[in-house]
Amino acid sequence: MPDPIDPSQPTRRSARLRSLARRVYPFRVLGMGLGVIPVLVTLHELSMPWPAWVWTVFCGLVWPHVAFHLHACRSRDPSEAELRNLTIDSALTASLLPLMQFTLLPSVMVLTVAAADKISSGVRGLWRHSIPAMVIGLLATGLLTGFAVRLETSMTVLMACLPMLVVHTLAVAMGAYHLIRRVQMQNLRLDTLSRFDVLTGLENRGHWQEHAAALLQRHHAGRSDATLVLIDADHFKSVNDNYGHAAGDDVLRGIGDVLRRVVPADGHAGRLGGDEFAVVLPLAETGAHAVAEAIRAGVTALSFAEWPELRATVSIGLASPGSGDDDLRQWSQRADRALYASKSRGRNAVSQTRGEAEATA
Ligand SMILES: Nc1nc2c(ncn2[C@@H]2O[C@H](COP(=O)(O)OP(=O)(O)OP(=O)(O)O)[C@@H](O)[C@H]2O)c(=O)[nH]1
Repeated sequence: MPDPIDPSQPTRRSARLRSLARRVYPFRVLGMGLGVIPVLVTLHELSMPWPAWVWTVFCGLVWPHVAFHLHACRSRDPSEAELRNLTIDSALTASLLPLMQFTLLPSVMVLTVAAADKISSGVRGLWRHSIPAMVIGLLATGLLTGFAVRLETSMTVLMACLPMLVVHTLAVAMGAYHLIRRVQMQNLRLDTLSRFDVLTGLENRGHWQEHAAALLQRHHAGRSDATLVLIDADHFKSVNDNYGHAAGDDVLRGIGDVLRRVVPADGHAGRLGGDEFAVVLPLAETGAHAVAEAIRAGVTALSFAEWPELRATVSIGLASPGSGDDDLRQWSQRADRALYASKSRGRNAVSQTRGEAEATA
C-alpha cells in the first residue's frame, strides 16, 4: 500500500510536477530573456554572422514562450513535457557558448543561471540529467562554427551581464522567500491541527494530556495545587437522534465556548473525544468546584438559534490527585468515578471524589 507521506510515491510526484510549468515559466522568460543581452553584445563584438543572431534571439526570446504554450500546456502530461523543456533549455543555453567563443563572464553566467534554474525547480537531480543535453548543444554549434576561444571579457559585455546578475538573482531570491513563507504558514497550520480539536477549538486529547501530566508532576513536587475536572454531555446521543448531527455539533461547540470563557487562564481545557471534555486547574478542590459549577451553569444557559427548544446539560466529576495517583490514568479514573456519581444522581450535576457527592442542579 502506498505511504501517503512518502515523497517518492508516484502520485505525490506527479502532483508536485503538475505545477512545474507555471512555476518555471516566469523564471525561464526572465533568465533567458536577460541572458540574451550579453550574448548579443558579445556576438556584435565578434562580428558574428546573422544566423548566430537569429539562433540567439530564438533561444532567448522565442523558446520560453514556445516551451510554455506549445509543449507544457498542450501536452497530455504537462509535467513530463516541462521536464523535457528544462532539458532543452540546457541544450540551448550551452549552444550559445561556441557562438560567443566562450567569452568568460557571459559563458559562466548563462551556464550558472541555467544550472540554478534546474536546482530551484525542486526536481531532484534535474541539473545532473541536463548535463548530456548541454554537451550535445555545445557540440552542435561548436562543430558548425569551429571551437574558437576568446575568453577575454570587455567592459561593454560586463555591463551587459549586470541586468541578468541583479534581476535574476533577486527574482530567484524572492521566489525562495515566498516559498519559505508558505512552508512556514503550512507548518504553523499543521502544528495547530495536531494540537487542537477542529470542532471546538479546544486542546485535543494528546495536547491536553501533556498539560495535565505536567501539572500532576508539579503537584507531586509540592509546587502547585491541582484538580482534574471531567465533563460529559448528558443524553448527547438523543440530541443527535432528535435534532440531527449538526445540532449535536452546535452543542459541542457551545460547551467549548463555555469552557473557554469560564476556565481561568492558568487552566487547560480539552476535548477528549465525542461528548467528553476535561479541564485541569492549578487549584484546590474548593476553587475548582466553583469553576466546575460555573461550567455546569454556563452550559445549562446555552441556547441555539436554529433549535430554540434544544437545551444542553453536562455531568461533571472532579478530583484532586491522591498520594497514590502516580500517573494521569489513575487521577482520571478517580475523576471518572465522580463523574459517574453525577450521572447516577440524575445528571446536570457536579460531584467530587473526596467527601460526599454534591448535587448542584
Ligand atoms: N454531533 C456529534 N456527535 C458526536 C461526535 N462525536 C461523538 N458523537 C456522538 O456522541 C454520542 C455519545 O453518546 P453516549 O456516549 O452514548 O452518551 P450520551 O448519549 O451522552 O449518554 P450519557 O453520557 O449517559 O448521558 C454518540 O452518539 C456519538 O455518535 C461529534 O463530533 N459530533
